[in-house]
Amino acid sequence: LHFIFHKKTGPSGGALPPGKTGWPVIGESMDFLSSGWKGQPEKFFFDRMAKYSTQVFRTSLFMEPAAVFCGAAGNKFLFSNENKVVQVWFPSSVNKVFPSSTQTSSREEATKMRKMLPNFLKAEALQRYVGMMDDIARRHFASHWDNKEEVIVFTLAKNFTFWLACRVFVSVEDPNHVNRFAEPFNLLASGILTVPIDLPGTPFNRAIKASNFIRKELQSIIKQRRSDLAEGKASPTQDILSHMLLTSDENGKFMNELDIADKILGLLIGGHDTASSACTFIVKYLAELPEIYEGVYKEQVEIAKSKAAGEFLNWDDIQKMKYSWNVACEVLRLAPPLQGAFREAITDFMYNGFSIPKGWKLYWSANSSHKNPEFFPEPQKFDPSRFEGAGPAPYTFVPFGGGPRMCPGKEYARLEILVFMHHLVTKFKWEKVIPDEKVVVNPMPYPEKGLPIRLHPRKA
Ligand code: HEM
Repeated sequence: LHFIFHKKTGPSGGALPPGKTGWPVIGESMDFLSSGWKGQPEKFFFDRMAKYSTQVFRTSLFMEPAAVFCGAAGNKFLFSNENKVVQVWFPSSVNKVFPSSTQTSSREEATKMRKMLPNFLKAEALQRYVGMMDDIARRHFASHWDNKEEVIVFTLAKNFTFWLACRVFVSVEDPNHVNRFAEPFNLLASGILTVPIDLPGTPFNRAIKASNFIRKELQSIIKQRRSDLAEGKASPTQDILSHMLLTSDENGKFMNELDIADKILGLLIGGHDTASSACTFIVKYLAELPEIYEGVYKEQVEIAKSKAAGEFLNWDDIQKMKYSWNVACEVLRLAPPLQGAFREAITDFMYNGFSIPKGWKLYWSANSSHKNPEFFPEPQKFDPSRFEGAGPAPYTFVPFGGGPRMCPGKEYARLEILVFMHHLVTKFKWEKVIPDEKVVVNPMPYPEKGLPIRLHPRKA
């Protein structure tokens, strides 16, 4: 045991990065997770950066030896060495929640998904979704915000982004249908990145059950679509589901229903929880910073005034929302929905004078650059002007990751967030019900009580 946990030299002969590997088996996973639960996800990283190295430190996470690569240099190294010295890696909890990924691997599944997505998620393709997003936003605000004195923002933001994802990815728009699997999605999302103990009552166990339930629902949607396509009742280009059903791989093989269900499941998770966290923190910061709210309001009301009654937002309107997007970016800097992600070393290599052994898991952390005064002076200060002009230096602002694995949903997320902001500020002013509500990160950041706010409708 002493040899395994206290070995200091790597295979390339150099010293292993400084750090400690914590408890046998669970390593430092609990410290890593609990700094998020306590609302200080950056603490795990900054404590160790101060103690060991600002560049790279050693730890042990999710039962694996790991190194955390810090700051812009760490991000740059991991993002630009994809498939050369590192490749994507998911903790075993992720593999177990997605059964088709255990037949191949979540890495291969992610690669297949990656190839398929640009057709749908590139800017040109997304232009046609702006009106649809606006339509869903109108209906969402009409049924959940209008005529309400108080609302719980996080619940509503999830409702909006989930409804939208169901509409855009699988053409499901009936709110009752959408609501049936909204709660299982919450259970799934909060159990994916946990210690994988599959016993009744554990978050991991609940996530597996939820994923089985959702998969069944999705399979029945897929079956229905297959027959609708055969009978000409559905369009081959109507959404990502039709595309998945009709596209074969290079060997002419089509995906089976379970495979498609898992891909859609991944998209629905990736595509709604992240954006709902972002929308929630936008509401929080705008409540706390009236002058920022006024700036966003001014921009959005100009756009609203330029529209005919009932006319939907379009791509050109989105391009005018420059200040609003800078505000959203500052929110993504301070409260990144994804804290970072793992890679795996596919070969032994040296980094910054330290030896990294093949097989080690490597982690990049958004906060290690976002909250670092070296890259963002007065990092806790909310300042959207950081994004004016050329914006932050390369590899310092990474809410969507970077390199070949950069989030393919970035543009989609930008659209849905801006459409949400448009309706929010043109309709309401608001204040927080709990002035100093705690923030929790599990695995996305959210205010502990969901951010209750009091609404004050704006005069038209
Ligand atoms: C504010 C919203 C979002 C944030 C902050 C975000 C963040 C990220 C980050 C950081 C990664 C890269 C992880 C890595 O380095 O391995 C990623 C990957 C991914 N994101 Fe997003 N995302 C958002 C919205 C979306 C949306 C709306 C979709 C789908 C429409 C989406 C789909 C994906 C997928 C499929 C991947 C995996 C890509 C791969 O494995 O190559 N994301 N996202």
